[in-house]
Parts: sequence; structure tokens; C-alpha cells
Amino acid sequence: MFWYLIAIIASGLFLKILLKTSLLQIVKKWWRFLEDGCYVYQFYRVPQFNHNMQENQLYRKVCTYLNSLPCVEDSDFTNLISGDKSNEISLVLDSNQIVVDKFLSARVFWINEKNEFTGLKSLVMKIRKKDKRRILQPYLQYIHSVFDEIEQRKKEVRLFVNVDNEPQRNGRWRSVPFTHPATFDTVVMDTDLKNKVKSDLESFQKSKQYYHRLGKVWKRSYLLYGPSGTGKSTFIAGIANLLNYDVYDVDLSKVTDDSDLKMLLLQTTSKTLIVIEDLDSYLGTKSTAPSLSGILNFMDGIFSCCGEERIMIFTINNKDQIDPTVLRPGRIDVHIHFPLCNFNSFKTLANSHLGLKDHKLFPQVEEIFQTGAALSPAEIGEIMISNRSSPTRALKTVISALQINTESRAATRHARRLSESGSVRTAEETGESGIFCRENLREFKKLYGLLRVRSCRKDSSYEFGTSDKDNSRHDN
Ligand SMILES: Nc1ncnc2c1ncn2[C@@H]1O[C@H](COP(=O)(O)OP(=O)(O)OP(=O)(O)O)[C@@H](O)[C@H]1O
Ligand SMILES: [Mg+2]
Repeated sequence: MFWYLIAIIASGLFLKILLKTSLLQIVKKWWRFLEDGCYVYQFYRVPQFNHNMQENQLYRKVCTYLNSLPCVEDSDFTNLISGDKSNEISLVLDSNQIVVDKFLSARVFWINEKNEFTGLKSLVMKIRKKDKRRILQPYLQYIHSVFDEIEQRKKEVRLFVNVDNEPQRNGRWRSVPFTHPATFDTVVMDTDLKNKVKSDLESFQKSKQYYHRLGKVWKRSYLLYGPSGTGKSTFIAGIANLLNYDVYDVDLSKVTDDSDLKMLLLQTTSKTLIVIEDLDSYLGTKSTAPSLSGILNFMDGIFSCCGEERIMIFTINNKDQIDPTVLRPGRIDVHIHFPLCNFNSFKTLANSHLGLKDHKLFPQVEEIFQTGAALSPAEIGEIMISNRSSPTRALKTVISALQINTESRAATRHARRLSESGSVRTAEETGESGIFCRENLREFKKLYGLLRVRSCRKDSSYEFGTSDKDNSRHDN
């Protein structure tokens, strides 16, 4: 019993020493050294320059790949270099250091060599001979794809717009740097929904092989629908900034016919967002130049030839008036609803715009929201921006706007009832906003300038996410 206790204490002490000191690392190193002695290795050299002293592109790609690996930190000597952004620091492998990577459960060793006499650098890959056939090709392809991804993240995003189809013009797209500041984080929407969209986008990016296996065009289509000023365009900018994809904003009014639309798609590249805003306004008019079938073919992406990995985004205000063939699965993969503000999104806006986590006027605001008042995030955001020097004034103005909104809705409902009984014409019939009658509209505009106020109806269902009443968690 005594010896048993001594053995436990001794092994506890030994473990403590192993964990507290570098002994464990040393033991591991020796073990690896012993293990390596039992295998035969194959070596591959990737020199920085070829025989004609031209830069070897593969060297650059492997360097970028290796420096992106978390295990660079584990090498004995790593350089710390400031990155492109002001607070960015990158780790760069020093000469004659070894990095151990893992691929398809095989270990790959990389040695960063520098010739002492010529100063020429090269990277030497060492893999077990038994793993060579199995992993070499896929591993090199994997390095290529990771490099492309890293480059994609670094590249400047551009916004392309289609110009009039004039014979003397060279190409249909004109581009400018895309500088929209919106990010995925600044868009106010349900957190779960936002995370779902984010992981959907990320899984799409990784699904090249999957789409190819199915014989499908590698594209994903999103429909953003909801009233005006609810953040649809802002969300598109957030996606572009998240993925670092160029944006091709298709203006259908400048498209002359179906073949012109086809040409536009052919002139886009891969890794892009192709956007048609306010699609409903084109589908509604009989006189649009591209026909419905032309637009449907465009949405299906069957003309794509010169690139893939495209994301198509269409925005509309009201889903109910759209031809169901446009929205069928496969043509549009994901529907995302952008609702008017509720109390939760109001709180997120108050936090981001006014720095308010709580305020004595919040219960009053909540009460008005419960009566069914609804303004868009654009409308509430605008009030907050114009009154940002005084949060209390901002909240009072929001309350007044919501009250006017509630009264207008009640007045519209009343007018509609009278209209149904044949005595009065509704606001819609007289061409006024469905929410604001002329009197209230004037009063409302006074509150925060000439913000565009459009007729909007509160939609209640959306497919990719949660329902309005579940809209309990928001971020900014
Ligand atoms: N959900 C939101 N999150 C953050 N900002 C928003 C949101 N909704 C609207 N905004 C702000 O309101 C303004 C208008 O929003 P946006 O243009 O994205 O609306 P929209 O839904 O595209 O409207 P429309 O249907 O009229 O095109 C933007 O300046 C944006 O910053
Ligand atoms: Mg928009």
C-alpha cells in the first residue's frame, strides 16, 4: 500500500514537471525523431527561381500557404512582419525552419532553405514514400485553392454597372472601386438568420466539387424581399465585403433584348455577386425589353461560360405579386425577409446610432410597437442620425413618428372600410402612401427632413430564418 502511494505521488510529480517545463516538448521531439527514422522519405524542392531566373509561381503560392498555417507559430524561429492593414502583424517563416503540416492524415514537412553561397531560397517538401501517391496531387491542388482564397481576400472589390449598348463602346460593363462601408456586422437583422446566411455562403464557397459532381452550375441565388428601407441593398454590400467578391449590378432598363442580357452575363467573371435590384418592377411591366423567359434563363445561369462561383441576388419589395415560376426552388435557392423595425431592431439601432443600451423612454417605445406601429430601419436610423447630439430628443422624435404611423394606419383602415362600403376612396386609390395620409405625411416629413416614405405592408413569413415575433435577438 505504502509503495503504491509513493508510486502515485512520484508519477504525479513527474507529470507536473513534464507539463510545467519544456521536457514534454523535448520528449515529443525525440519521439518524432525516432519515428521518422523508421520511414523512407521522398523530397521535393520548390525553388524560388527557375533555370532562367524567372520567379517560380509555385514558390510564391507555397510561401503564402505556409505562412497562413497556424503551425507557423510552432516553428522555432518566426519573423513578425507588419501587414497591409495598420494593426495587422503577419508571421513569416525564417530560413532553415521546419513546418509540419497535416493533409489527409499524412504528415508533410516543409523546410525553408536558403543557400549560404548564392542566397537563393527554396522550399523543400518531405513526405513519406508510402503517402506520396495518395496525397501529392490533391495536396498541391489544395495549396493552389488556399492561395487563391487568400489572394481573393486581399483584392480590391469593384462595382460594375452595365452601360448603354452602343456599338463604339468596348464591353458593356464599367467599374469603379466598391467602397460601401456596410459589413455583415453593421446590418441590423435577426442574429440567427444572419448566422444562417453566413454559413450558407461559406458552405457554398467550399462546394465546388459537390456542384461539379451533380452537374450543376456552381451558383447560389438569394431573394431579398421586404419593404423599402429595410436594409436589402445594405445587406448586399455586406455580403460583397464579407466575400471580397466584385459586384455586377444589372440595370435591366439598359438591356435592349434577351441576347443583350445573355452578353452581359457572359462578360462577368467568377467569384462575383450578380445583382438585380427591384426585380418586381421589371417583371410587372409588359413592355420590358428582356422577356420573362430571358430573365428566367439569366437567373438559371445557363449562359455562364467564363467563370463560376457566382452568387445571384435579387431584391423585391413584395413577394406576393411575383409570378411563382420566378421563385421556384433551384431558380432561387434562399428567400430572406427584411421586415420593418420591431422593438428589438429599434434597440439595436439605438445602441449603434446613439450609444444607448437602455433609456427611460424605452418602455414607451415598446408600447407603441405593440400597437402595431412600424417604420423601416432606414426611417428610424435617419431620425437618430439627425438627432444624435441629444439621444432623448432622438427617442422623442422616434416616438412621435411611430405615433403618427399608428394613427395613419388606423385612418387608412377606416378609409378602406368606408371605401368598401362605397363612400370614400382609400389613400392608395388617391395615389397617397398606404401608411401616411397627406396631413400626417407632411407632419412626419417635418420630423426628419425629406426621407423617402413608401407604401409598405408588413410581411409576416420568411423562409430562411425565423418569424417576426421570434425576432428577439439582434446584433448591429
Ligand atoms: N437592416 C438594416 N441595417 C442597417 N442599416 C439599415 C437597415 N435597413 C436600412 N438601413 C439603412 O437605411 C438606408 C437604406 O437602406 P437600404 O438601401 O439597404 O434599403 P433597401 O431595403 O434596399 O430599400 P429599397 O427597397 O428602397 O431599395 C441605408 O443607409 C442603411 O444604412
Ligand atoms: Mg435597395
